[in-house]
Amino acid sequence: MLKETELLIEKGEMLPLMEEFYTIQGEGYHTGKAAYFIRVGGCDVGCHWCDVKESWNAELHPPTKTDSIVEKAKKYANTVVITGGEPLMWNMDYITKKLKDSNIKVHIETSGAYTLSGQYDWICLSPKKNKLPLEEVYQSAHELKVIVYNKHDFKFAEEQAALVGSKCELYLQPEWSNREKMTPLIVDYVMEHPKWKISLQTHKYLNIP
Ligand SMILES: C[S@@+](CC[C@H](N)C(=O)[O-])C[C@H]1O[C@@H](n2cnc3c(N)ncnc32)[C@H](O)[C@@H]1O
Ligand SMILES: Nc1nc2[nH]cc(C(=O)O)c2c(=O)[nH]1
Ligand code: SF4
Ligand SMILES: [Mg+2]
Repeated sequence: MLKETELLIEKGEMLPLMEEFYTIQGEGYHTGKAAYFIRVGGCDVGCHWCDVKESWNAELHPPTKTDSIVEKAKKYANTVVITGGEPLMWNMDYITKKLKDSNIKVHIETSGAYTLSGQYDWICLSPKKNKLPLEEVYQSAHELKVIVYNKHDFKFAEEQAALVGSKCELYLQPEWSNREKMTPLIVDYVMEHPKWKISLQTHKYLNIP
């Protein structure tokens, strides 16, 4: 990669863009809200059930000028969701400042495994056992969304809930390929432990991106 590109990526003025799309937030607290998604490539967390493994190798996703990403986003929606890949592998200061300057609400989907750059109206933390979140992300999360693949994940969810702030919204989301088995267990769990809510990947039921 050119030294110049490398420097721009370091400053967040370029990002390895995988895709961008206008859709409806399918998951968690903001389910149902129209939003423009910016999916940044690169992730080394390695969840075996990840539904976007094509994002993992950052080199497959072209470094793209952040200004042009922001200009496009502005045309679509007043809410942008930054996701990936793991967006916090990159410097998010520049893109989030540009979006905020345009009065756009900025949300992020993150595993929390990297230092928290950028400024956000909403942080959705989805912790992963293989690479746990950093303390600063637990403290800043507005929403904790634990993916439930097996029964042990309920225990993991409680351990993670003990680490976030008292106002953080708590969600259990079935892992998609195991949803028929785990969704009924999540339903029972939420009724027994009503501090939790269930989050479904509603965009997949709706057949939208
Ligand atoms: C693809 S990840 C990208 C952002 C970040 N790397 C993360 O994991 O939070 C976006 C969201 O999808 C969730 N997710 C990924 N694969 C899933 C699956 N197979 N079933 C349910 N949720 C999944 C993640 O836990 C996360 O909340
Ligand atoms: N509609 C829709 N909602 C989403 N919420 C989180 C997503 C993600 O992949 O980060 C996602 C996604 O990929 N599509
Ligand atoms: S952290 Fe997110 S993008 Fe990375 S493997 Fe896990 S679910 Fe996929
Ligand atoms: Mg998704």
